[in-house]
Amino acid sequence: MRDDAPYGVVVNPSSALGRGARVARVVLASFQAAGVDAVEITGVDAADCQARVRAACKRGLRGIVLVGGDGLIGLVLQVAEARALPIGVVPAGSGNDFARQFGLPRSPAAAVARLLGSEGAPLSVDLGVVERPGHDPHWFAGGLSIGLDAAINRRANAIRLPLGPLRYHLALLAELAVLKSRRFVVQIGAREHSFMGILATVMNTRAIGGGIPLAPSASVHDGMLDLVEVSHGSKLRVLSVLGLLARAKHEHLPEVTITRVPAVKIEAGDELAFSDGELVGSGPFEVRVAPGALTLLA
Ligand SMILES: Nc1ncnc2c1ncn2[C@@H]1O[C@H](COP(=O)(O)OP(=O)(O)OP(=O)(O)O)[C@@H](O)[C@H]1O
Repeated sequence: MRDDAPYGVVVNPSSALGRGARVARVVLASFQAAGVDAVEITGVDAADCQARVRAACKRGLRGIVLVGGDGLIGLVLQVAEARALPIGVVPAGSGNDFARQFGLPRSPAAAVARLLGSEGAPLSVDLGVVERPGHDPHWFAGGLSIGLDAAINRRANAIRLPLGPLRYHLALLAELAVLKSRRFVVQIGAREHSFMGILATVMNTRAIGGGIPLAPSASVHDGMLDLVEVSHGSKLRVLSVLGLLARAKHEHLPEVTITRVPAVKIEAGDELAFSDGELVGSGPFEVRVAPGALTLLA
């Protein structure tokens, strides 16, 4: 961190179909009002945004402020130079599950005040990393979804309406109609098991899909990830499990296993994984925690 350098305010203009750009104006004005230097960083697309973040980090930044949703957080975490800096988040996406974990204010001015106020004592937060054969390690803040929740994520991303978390709820209903079970092979340390199920998802934070508490007891400070496995049942039973899940009452159901792990390997055939709301690709997935890898201004 360089105290004489400006903050880099990274804006996803397409977050929540345009909210990012509106929120960014308030964020930049709030920095100005606080007498703190800030420069806007925005790209024409995701790859351009990453390149501009990398270049700005090399020029020197005091920290980074992300104005967007979970996808923007995931995007910027892939930039090593950015991960080395203190990072703040101003929620402006559809789901905002990472912001929810820390109770970050929805009001952009309040969010800026909170992150500037935390400069002296930022939080040390765990991240997740997934490695796949032939690919660079992929970092995530929230979770790595494999199975039903990934399918819901893919469908929700395709809904181009400003519906907020409702996008995920509609996608869930559509995916339930075509529900199928998948075979997962899971290896924790030297132990391997397999099961037919609807998901095997690795969570760092508690919620996915705009507040669905998949791993209600997950902590971002324990140096562990929460592996959530849900086995298959009849459609009616899955519906009731999901209903309980939405109210965080699923932890002790026979279909649900939540295991706290430092690392796990998951094979799921050609299932596509999503992390922080964006596509990662197919496995096998070697997932591990990176304890305290993120310095969060919160
Ligand atoms: N110009 C851009 N800059 C950054 N990201 C962009 C840009 N254009 C498109 N994107 C894509 O937008 C994706 C989603 O953005 P973001 O997470 O900010 O909003 P959201 O999807 O509405 O919110 P949430 O992920 O919380 O549901 C990013 O992962 C990124 O791939």
